[in-house]
Amino acid sequence: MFASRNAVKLAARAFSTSVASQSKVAVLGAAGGIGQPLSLLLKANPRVTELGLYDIVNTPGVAADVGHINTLSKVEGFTAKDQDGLKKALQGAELVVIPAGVPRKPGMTRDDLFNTNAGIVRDLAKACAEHCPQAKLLIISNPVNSTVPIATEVFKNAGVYDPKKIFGVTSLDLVRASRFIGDKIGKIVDVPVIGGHAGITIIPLFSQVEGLSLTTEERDALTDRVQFGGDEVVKAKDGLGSATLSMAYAGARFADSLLRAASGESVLEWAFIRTDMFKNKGLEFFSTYVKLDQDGVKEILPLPENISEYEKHLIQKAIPELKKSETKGSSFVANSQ
Ligand SMILES: NC(=O)c1ccc[n+]([C@@H]2O[C@H](COP(=O)([O-])OP(=O)(O)OC[C@H]3O[C@@H](n4cnc5c(N)ncnc54)[C@H](O)[C@@H]3O)[C@@H](O)[C@H]2O)c1
Ligand SMILES: O=C(O)C[C@H](O)C(=O)O
Repeated sequence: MFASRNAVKLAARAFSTSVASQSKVAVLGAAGGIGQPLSLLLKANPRVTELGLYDIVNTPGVAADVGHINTLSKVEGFTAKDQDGLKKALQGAELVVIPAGVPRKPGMTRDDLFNTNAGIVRDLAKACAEHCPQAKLLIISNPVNSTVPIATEVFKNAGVYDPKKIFGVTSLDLVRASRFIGDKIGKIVDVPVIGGHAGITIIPLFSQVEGLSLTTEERDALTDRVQFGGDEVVKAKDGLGSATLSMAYAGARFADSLLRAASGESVLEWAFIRTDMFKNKGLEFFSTYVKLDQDGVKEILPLPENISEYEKHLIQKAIPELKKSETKGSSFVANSQ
């Protein structure tokens, strides 16, 4: 009893404590492997004043369960069976986090999820554009390199698109890079990760970690581990899905960054967003360093000047791959009008 009370306090303390006025967060896919622990972490965050949980099934149980955690936020859970359930979950939301959709099984790429998840994200984005067009969208559903362009096209078609407010969540790549380097240097430091969220499009910038010295073999092995860290979990889960707990942690951390920015703090983050950075290559989306404010992206910061030749080469390799996924996402919306 004492231990569990302390656990909630500790979870709440993991987030900074000054609270913004009203911050409703909606989670779409809230009963899933990511959705449940993410809802738990959001409930423990004192910045969240209301949680709107939505899933096609099982959300009332999740809402009743996290609703007993003794932070003051209100929790409501809706399913597809509830009249206007999705609308009720979304109305008034400051943030909408979307982990709805199927996860990978061993042998699959993230792109293999496209056929199922593209339609799910398109339809949920349509509902967001209708019921909470001002909310910031945090897209977790894979393939992120395509689902962010999908949500973007939906918002454009609805006439409510604001590039400052749609994010692909790549925080798990940053968490992994930091963890894997932590094993080597014995302390936790931030490692920037840019590009996208699939295989070779994931580009950790180890050159930016002060004082870190890696042999070529170490650098290659660590880069590969970050790029294919998701596969490590898929393999270990052996058919039962992909990363859920570490993703919930990473997603809650990113949501907290946006909530802190909404309450006036100056916050720096890395996220997959609309940018002109590689406009000359025809690429619209890239995960990079951003300054956040209450409206979402305040400023897109340039890539560090001193990134290594190796990292520049990784970027060049990633661009055509990113472009393919981006076109696949936006064409999907154009072709399903
Ligand atoms: N961005 C990342 O770093 C990252 C990390 C891990 C997983 N993912 C992705 O997140 C997604 C979810 O993974 P998971 O392990 O939680 O899967 P899961 O199957 O455990 O949960 C998905 C949930 O989505 C729900 N759902 C399906 N269609 C829906 C709809 N139309 N509306 C609302 N809810 C709906 C399901 O009922 C289920 O509860 C997958 O696509 C996975 O690849 C992304
Ligand atoms: O690997 C996956 O399919 C899930 C997620 O994108 C991850 O990086 O863990």
